Amino acid sequence: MYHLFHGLYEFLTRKEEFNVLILGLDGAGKTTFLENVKTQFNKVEGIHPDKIGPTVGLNTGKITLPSTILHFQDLGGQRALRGLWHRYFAQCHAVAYLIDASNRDRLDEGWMVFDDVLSSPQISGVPLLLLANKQDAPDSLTVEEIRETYEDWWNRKHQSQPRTPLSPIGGTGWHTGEEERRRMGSLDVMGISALQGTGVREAIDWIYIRVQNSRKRDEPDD
Ligand SMILES: Nc1nc2c(ncn2[C@@H]2O[C@H](COP(=O)(O)OP(=O)(O)OP(=O)(O)O)[C@@H](O)[C@H]2O)c(=O)[nH]1
Ligand SMILES: [Mg+2]
Repeated sequence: MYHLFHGLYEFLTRKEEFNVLILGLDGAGKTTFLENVKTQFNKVEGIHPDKIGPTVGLNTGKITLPSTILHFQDLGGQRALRGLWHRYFAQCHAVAYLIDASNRDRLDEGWMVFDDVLSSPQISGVPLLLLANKQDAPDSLTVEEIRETYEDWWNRKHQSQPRTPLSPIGGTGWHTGEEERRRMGSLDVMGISALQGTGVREAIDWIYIRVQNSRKRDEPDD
């Protein structure tokens, strides 16, 4: 009898688990974001921003939400490390791509890498949230400006080269930008300050809802 009730209890209280990838250029604020998420959602505080250095490899973290556990993988964004990202694509259920909205000099590089992520076939269909980080910085671009700079970059790229080779991230072959065009139209962009924690809860709410919805879509009809 104990086993029966224990099994029922386990079934009723079980939590679904999802993997969330945190991507973006080095210095975009990925680890600061992850540690802030831990501080806001867990009982044990995340690492203080002063103690965070460049990531070589990956950092992980997990938070528990109603009926759901989100596992985060924060991957190092330095150029030499980006070639490893695709190894995590097959198992991910959502992507948060961070852009440093206060660093205009690296926007083009950030969009190039973002474009590579978007055009990866394994990411197709996975909820993807663009986070315009460092909104606390005085010269930071707004969400709307960030969106415009991406569209501007994308138009420039497609005027100069209608067919582009797939990235070191995406694998081999060619793409025409159709997937990017589709995703760009429905792209969600949110402004955050990973340092101050503003907008972080809203970003997690977005991910939580989207992974639940995409899971429901994947379930076979009875
Ligand atoms: N002003 C401001 N600075 C931030 C914010 N988020 C991160 N930073 C700073 O940006 C720098 C880089 O932050 P990290 O979190 O290490 O960046 P990362 O994306 O993990 O970088 P890699 O590990 O090299 O890929 C640090 O000095 C952070 O304090 C933010 O919201 N506002
Ligand atoms: Mg890092």
